[in-house]
Amino acid sequence: MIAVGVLGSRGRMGAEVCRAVREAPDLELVAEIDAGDDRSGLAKADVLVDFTHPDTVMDNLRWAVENGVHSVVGTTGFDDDRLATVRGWLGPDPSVGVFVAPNFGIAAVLMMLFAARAAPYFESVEIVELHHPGKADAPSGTARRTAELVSAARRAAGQDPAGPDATTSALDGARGTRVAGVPVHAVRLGGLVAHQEVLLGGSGETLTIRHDSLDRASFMPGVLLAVRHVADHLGLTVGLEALLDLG
Ligand SMILES: NC(=O)C1=CN([C@@H]2O[C@H](COP(=O)(O)OP(=O)(O)OC[C@H]3O[C@@H](n4cnc5c(N)ncnc54)[C@H](OP(=O)(O)O)[C@@H]3O)[C@@H](O)[C@H]2O)C=CC1
Ligand SMILES: O=C(O)C1=N[C@H](C(=O)O)C[C@H](O)C1
Repeated sequence: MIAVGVLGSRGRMGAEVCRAVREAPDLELVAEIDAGDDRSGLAKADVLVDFTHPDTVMDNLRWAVENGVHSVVGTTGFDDDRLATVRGWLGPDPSVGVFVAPNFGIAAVLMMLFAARAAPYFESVEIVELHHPGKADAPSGTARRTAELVSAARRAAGQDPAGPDATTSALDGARGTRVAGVPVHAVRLGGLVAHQEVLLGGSGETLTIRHDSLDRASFMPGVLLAVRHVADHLGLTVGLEALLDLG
């Protein structure tokens, strides 16, 4: 049995993770911790799962590394600086695993990989992410990661990350923001869960790669996969693709 502690346990994702862990025959839910709760139960966990808030996740992760508890992190906000900080905590010979994934949905991972694969074949690329209005951060972690992958693929092919844009007059925000040079736009709309379109355009044709998470259950197989394997991956691992055999 793997003993699991969930941080953010009363949140949208944390509650779903608690349910999935309870239903898994090889996992035991030993701690359900939300903001303000007593954290002593966390010491019983082999693996801590964090779906909290970008402002608090680093403190949680530091505690886990210092206390020898493996971590599976879905909370967003991980830029290169944060990842470097985590690597520093882990040191050169890590004894725990830290697994960070901007998106635990299998279809979302495929969408990101397909987008990066397609990106060098088009003149232009822009990303539109669409989420429920309760989301704390923008753009989404998924959009940021997609933009980084797309940008790297285009640069490796000798292209600009975005493509041409003659706009010289615009209201603030009208052209979105840029992540690694790629334009990214964020929509917040009641009724949505988590969605993203990668728009690619060339001469006389476009390609749209769209992913929809219609239910938070979509993230659970990926979360449980990471919980089961994080102890086999000491040090920092980023992205669910590291645990999938995608050929
Ligand atoms: N990687 C992935 O596949 C996915 C990632 N996410 C990410 O997960 C994060 C959480 O999303 P979501 O569940 O929708 O957010 P919610 O706001 O619904 O849940 C977060 C919960 O964490 C609690 N919390 C805040 N700080 C702490 C802390 N230090 N210790 C314990 N609990 C804490 C919050 O309490 P309070 O409200 O009182 O502050 C809240 O109950 C976001 O960053 C989101 O982007 C979401 C979906 C999928
Ligand atoms: O906050 C959410 O809901 C989600 N957050 C992650 C992100 O920011 O990419 C993953 C998914 O999009 C749902």
